Amino acid sequence: MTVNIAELAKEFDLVPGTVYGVLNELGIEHDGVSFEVDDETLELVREGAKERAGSKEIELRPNATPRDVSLGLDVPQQEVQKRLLTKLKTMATLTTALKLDVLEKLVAEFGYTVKIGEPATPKPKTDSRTNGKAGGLQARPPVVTIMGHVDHGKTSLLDYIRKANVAAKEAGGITQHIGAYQVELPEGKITFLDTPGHAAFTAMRARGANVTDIAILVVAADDGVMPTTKEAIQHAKNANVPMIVAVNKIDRPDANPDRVLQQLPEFGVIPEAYGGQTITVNVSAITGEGVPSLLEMILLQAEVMDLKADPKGEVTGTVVEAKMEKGRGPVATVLVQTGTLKVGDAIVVGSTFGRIKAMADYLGQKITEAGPSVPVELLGLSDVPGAGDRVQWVKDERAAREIAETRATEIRAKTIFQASRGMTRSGLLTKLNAEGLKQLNLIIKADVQGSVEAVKGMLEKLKNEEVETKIVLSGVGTITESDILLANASDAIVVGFNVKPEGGARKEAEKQNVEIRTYQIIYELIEDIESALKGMLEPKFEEQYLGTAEIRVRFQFSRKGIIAGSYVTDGKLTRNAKCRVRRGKDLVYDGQIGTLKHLKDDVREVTMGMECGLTFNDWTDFQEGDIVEAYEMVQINA
Ligand SMILES: Nc1nc2c(ncn2[C@@H]2O[C@H](COP(=O)(O)OP(=O)(O)OP(=O)(O)O)[C@@H](O)[C@H]2O)c(=O)[nH]1
Repeated sequence: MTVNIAELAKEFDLVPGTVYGVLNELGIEHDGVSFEVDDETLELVREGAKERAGSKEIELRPNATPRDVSLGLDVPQQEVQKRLLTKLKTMATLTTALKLDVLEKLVAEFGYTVKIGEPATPKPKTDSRTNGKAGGLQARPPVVTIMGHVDHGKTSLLDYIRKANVAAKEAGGITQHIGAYQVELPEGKITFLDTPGHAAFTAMRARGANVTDIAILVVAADDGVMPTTKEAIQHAKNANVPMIVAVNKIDRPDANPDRVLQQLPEFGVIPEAYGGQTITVNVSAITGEGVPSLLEMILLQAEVMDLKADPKGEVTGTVVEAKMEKGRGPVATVLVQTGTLKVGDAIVVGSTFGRIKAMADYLGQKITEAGPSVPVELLGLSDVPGAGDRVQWVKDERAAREIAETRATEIRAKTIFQASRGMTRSGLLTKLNAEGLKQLNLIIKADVQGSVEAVKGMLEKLKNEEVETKIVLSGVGTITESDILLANASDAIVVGFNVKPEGGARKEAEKQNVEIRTYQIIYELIEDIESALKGMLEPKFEEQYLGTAEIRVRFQFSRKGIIAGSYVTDGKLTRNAKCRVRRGKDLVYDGQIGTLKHLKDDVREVTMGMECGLTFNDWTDFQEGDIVEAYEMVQINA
């Protein structure tokens, strides 16, 4: 029978690690989670466990890892890693073998002592608490994007990592620029998206593609936090992507990494050194100092995030980059996200499709299949897809063509709809309402920091019972293309105070149908946004009384029309007004006035004391003496 160690331990008020000691003593193999025994031996194990009541000693195999400690003490893996990092200042992934002194201190952190057990327990086969069902989820490499201010060293860092970890290793390996690459470390792989900068990141997200797991924020130690740094922070936060800060250029004589750490909290990024959650690493993209720790930290963060995908599951992926190449046709780099993509597969990518003719990895080497987090360059599509387009596996090329054609039609229809809708706020609001969103997202750009703060402060206060504002990004400077991309990704309106959009931004806004509103007077801005908020309310209507008339005579006007000759006794009646007709106490009609005539002329309205001829929509059954009561519906929260 199979016995779960954690459950057995609980029965005796022990932790699993103490039970490991019993098992080792009896020479019973276990994988950290469970063991196989017959009833008789189980009794011996139970006796052993009972004898250890109150024991605070656990027994681990030689070269135990943080994962073993987590299982042995029955504490979450994250907690173990946190203690390692914060208390012991030790970086280790879940599968790093820990030295005895580190192990002792780590276990002591939880109030236990450790003994290294002989015979060694076999390497854990599975960790039943984190693995999915058979053949299911498996750990996958993290996908990383590098962001940061111009010249802070994004490209240099990507190049250094690539050279140090990829090219040298492969015989004559010359990395190809395919938009992404992978590095392989003893502790695991990392996939880097090769287009630095948050514009690409946001452009992908605008298409609904969230491929990045971890963002590396590069900040030059000699320059500190700059406007684009701040923007990158907001983009990462907005996408809910955890950040690791790489404080770069520490080889420079004027480098001041501490100053960078001091600046970060101001932008909502609290470094671990200050008791926060954000990992920071000092690096130099030139000398390579600190880069290995940065990579370790990425893997560590990935472990904590527990990134998983099923290589045997449904195939999904996202286009990272695509182009038309002479002689090769459409070439697309796809990042596989789940499942395994194979040569010969039929796929639909956005509104294009095809059968995969060939695939190559970032070294330009031909491959036949690619699993989760693997970037591949593929040939065989009928057209060039867009970055951010999703990849979908289909059973054959014919089905692929059909789906792609339907999508293309849908996209055309949508474009026409959007074009006719124009860049109006009401359009955006309709969209928001349709999606049931009750939040007006705003991006604020202004000429000076003072105005940014003022506008922000006032807008943040604006809200009503149903809708509130959310400031997605705010900053000093013109409205840029990247603002538009973010606005599109986050369904926001871009508000400029004393600033104008750049040419490129305006074009992009038109293309993406993002609304830009610029102001010179702060009150106009506030009023406008306030009315936008009102516009987002569910429209509420109220009946408003217009007037009453009495039907005095029923006469045939033409062969078709029967007219109610009436006299307005109160208020007014208007053409097309809603109305009710009463006969004594009975309601005989509830509808709308059709035509309205005074003498022989069609009129818009008749007022008290006037005679008129009325018709009703779809109703001619009136009689002399009927009372017509007219009203209209007015929106009360407009
Ligand atoms: N001393 C030193 N110089 C660096 C380091 N990293 C980058 N640089 C230099 O800084 C300059 C800008 O580096 P890039 O890698 O091009 O910066 P980037 O962030 O990619 O810049 P953009 O692509 O223009 O946004 C180059 O001259 C690099 O050689 C570093 O760690 N130390």
